[in-house]
Amino acid sequence: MREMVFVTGNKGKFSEAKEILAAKDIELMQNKDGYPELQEDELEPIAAYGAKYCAEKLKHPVMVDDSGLFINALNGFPGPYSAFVEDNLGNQKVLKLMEDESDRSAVFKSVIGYCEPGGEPVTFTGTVEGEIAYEERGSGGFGYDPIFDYKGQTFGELGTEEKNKMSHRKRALDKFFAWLD
Ligand SMILES: O=c1nc[nH]c2c1ncn2[C@H]1C[C@H](O)[C@@H](COP(=O)(O)OP(=O)(O)OP(=O)(O)O)O1
Ligand SMILES: [Mg+2]
Repeated sequence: MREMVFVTGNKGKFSEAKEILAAKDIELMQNKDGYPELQEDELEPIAAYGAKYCAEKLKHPVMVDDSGLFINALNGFPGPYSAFVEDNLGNQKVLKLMEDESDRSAVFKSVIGYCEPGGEPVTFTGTVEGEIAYEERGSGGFGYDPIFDYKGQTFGELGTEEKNKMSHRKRALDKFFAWLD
């Protein structure tokens, strides 16, 4: 049994990762301290910096997850600004921005950052391709899940178990396990 601290204020991310990691005999503990927000347009450096910062501060192996939704018709928006946009605009306004767009394609991306005290951070990236729905569907999940359509169902319509089979987070965590072994 391996233990690590997942530094995140996001309950949805935490419960998904906890479930995925339990199958690998990794005990995950949530810490909501947070870390200084880097202003970057890529998720990888943000995750690397956060993992390193928190590992030194907590003196414990740490995992973070920096993620976002990249909509192709909007040139990748909201991307690294996903959390800001979710808090300040919300799904309805994103749908409004997409009103006249026929290209609905979008990518969810998750970057897992991991670091041990005194060590260098490593990152693992997972993506899943889908389409922006025309309206919110489903009450499961969190964040952009109700507007992200994957093969005809939104992530809000899938249960956590189904989402955890192929989500961006699952794919990033699978790369992380392969590296840990
Ligand atoms: O599977 C997902 N299903 C729906 N929405 C998602 C997902 N994955 C990321 N997202 C959204 C949530 C947030 O608006 C942004 C990530 O922002 P991000 O800064 O990484 O997370 P956060 O501020 O919610 O938590 P924290 O930084 O404490 O880990 O993308
Ligand atoms: Mg955040």
